[in-house]
Amino acid sequence: MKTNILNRIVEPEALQQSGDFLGLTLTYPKELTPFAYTLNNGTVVEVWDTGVLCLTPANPAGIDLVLSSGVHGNETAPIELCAAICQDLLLEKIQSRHRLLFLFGNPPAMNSAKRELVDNLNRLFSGHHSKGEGEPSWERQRAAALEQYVLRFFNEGGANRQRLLYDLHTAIRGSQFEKFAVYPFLHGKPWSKSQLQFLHACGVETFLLMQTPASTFSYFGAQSCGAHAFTLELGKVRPFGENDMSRFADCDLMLRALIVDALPALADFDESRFNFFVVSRAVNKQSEQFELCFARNIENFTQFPLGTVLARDGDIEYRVDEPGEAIIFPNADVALGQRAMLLVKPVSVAGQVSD
Ligand SMILES: O=C(O)CCC(=O)N[C@@H](CCC(=O)O)C(=O)O
Ligand SMILES: [Zn+2]
Repeated sequence: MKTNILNRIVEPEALQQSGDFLGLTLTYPKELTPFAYTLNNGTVVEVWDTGVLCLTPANPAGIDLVLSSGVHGNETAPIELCAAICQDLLLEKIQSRHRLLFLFGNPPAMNSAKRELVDNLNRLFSGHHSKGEGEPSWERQRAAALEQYVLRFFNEGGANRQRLLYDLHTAIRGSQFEKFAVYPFLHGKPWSKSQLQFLHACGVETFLLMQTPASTFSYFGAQSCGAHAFTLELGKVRPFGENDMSRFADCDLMLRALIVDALPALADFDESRFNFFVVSRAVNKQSEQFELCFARNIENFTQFPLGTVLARDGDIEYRVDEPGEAIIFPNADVALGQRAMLLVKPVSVAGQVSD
């Protein structure tokens, strides 16, 4: 008998009764034979793989939405949020008007309550999964498969539909801005006002505007699929069952409103209600001596006085060298060569947003 961390055993034939796609995913974390059925409301339910669920309403309205969570296995609140929405759809408590693709990114890591098994899945997209040597790790195989599923989903919808990809995460540390988004590099195109307004209504007021390509899932969504795509950091990492889901209520409400096509009128775009940042420096770990020089409870977006030593890597010292520079995603426990911290600074988006 297979077990899972939530002690729910769900077999494929039981999905129709339980609507528990998370339970099914965790029962079969590495592979699942595809199957499909149709709900009474006409929605076609297709399980393409473990953690990959496509819902197609009988007469889809104009949005194709990918909602992913669990790309990092221990970031449980977004997984619980998506699982609940998914269950309500499968049990026909709500009905989607749009095509949807739900993804639970890394089910075996979810079962192990770990960020990853071998490789950080969110460093393997846009082909980076093919760069390693030898037998590909689970995450390398999964990144390649997820790319294909997302391309298939958007291609089956066709070019004339709005493409959205929200990749839901929680951060290792607390944050001075509890919810924030990484807005992937758009190669000079303007940032989307309507997306900023929608995400603001989800409780996300702070945006890190990236200026370079990345190997993340959201960059893949933006660059390779032409989607409005974001990494959404919705809170702090906690184990399954220990999340205060009331802190995700706005996000839950707005995602459900989007799905059932009942979005309220959104407030006009007003830059003063947002915080925008750009990366001033990316610090990559170069040696096993890499260490952070501040405490574990120091939060994302904390600023330090000019000259403060933030990290050491062998002989290299990283100091604050611009006023207003703040830290984000500091993590000494990454693989060599990978991002161990970003330094960010505030910016204005005046003249760089459009409808
Ligand atoms: O809290 C942390 O250190 C990491 C939280 C996290 O997983 N963040 C994402 C951001 C992805 C992006 O830059 O779009 C990641 O590191 O993969
Ligand atoms: Zn994450």
